[in-house]
Amino acid sequence: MPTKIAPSILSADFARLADEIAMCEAGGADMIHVDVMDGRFVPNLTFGAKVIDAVRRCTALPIDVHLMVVEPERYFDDFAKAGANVCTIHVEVSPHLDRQLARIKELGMQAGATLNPATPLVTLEEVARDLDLLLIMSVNPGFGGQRFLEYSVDKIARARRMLDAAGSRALLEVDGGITRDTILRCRRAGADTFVAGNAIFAAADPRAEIAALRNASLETA
Ligand SMILES: O=C(CO)[C@H](O)[C@H](O)COP(=O)(O)O
Repeated sequence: MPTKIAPSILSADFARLADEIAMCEAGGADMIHVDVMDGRFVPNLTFGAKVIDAVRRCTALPIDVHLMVVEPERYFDDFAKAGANVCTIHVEVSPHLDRQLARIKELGMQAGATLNPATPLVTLEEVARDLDLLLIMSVNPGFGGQRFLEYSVDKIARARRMLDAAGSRALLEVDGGITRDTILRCRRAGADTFVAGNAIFAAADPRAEIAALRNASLETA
């Protein structure tokens, strides 16, 4: 699976969102990552369906929505209508995970599941074969620009084995603290899709940074 780079607009300049997304597209981004936060599951507030709709009108790239909200099922219809392509929910707030993933697919979106860093992978074992995307959080969710939690590398390797054992073709995505330094370790552990906010939007040349991240993921030792 080739490396996919998903810039997280959490770190973009919201006053210039259309330009920032055009820059990501021109830089070769594979999808646009949108972090939806409710101030309850995580201590921060961000976007709702109206912003997803605005992003949809700016780009033809897939929109990868990461829901950091309690009762995520309340928003599935709105995000599907707004044009989200992937909808990822947290197991910690999804007691009926099987039903919730099925509903995301029913609405025409790809179904993703994710875990906080301290939540064990075993919580996803039963649904691994049904996932379109498994997201490993490598920071505690809520804010961009945090330091990569090194123990995530081993969790990625175990997630890779779990997906392979289930015969799943899900993308294995990593989110949090992805830089030119950390991306290679994650790729070697078996991840293929990388969310990056700060590394891209705080770079001197954000457009070039997308290619730099991709190249860094491919370097051999
Ligand atoms: O989900 C997130 C925060 O909860 C962000 O997508 C993530 O933190 C990306 O930001 P950065 O690359 O700056 O760490």
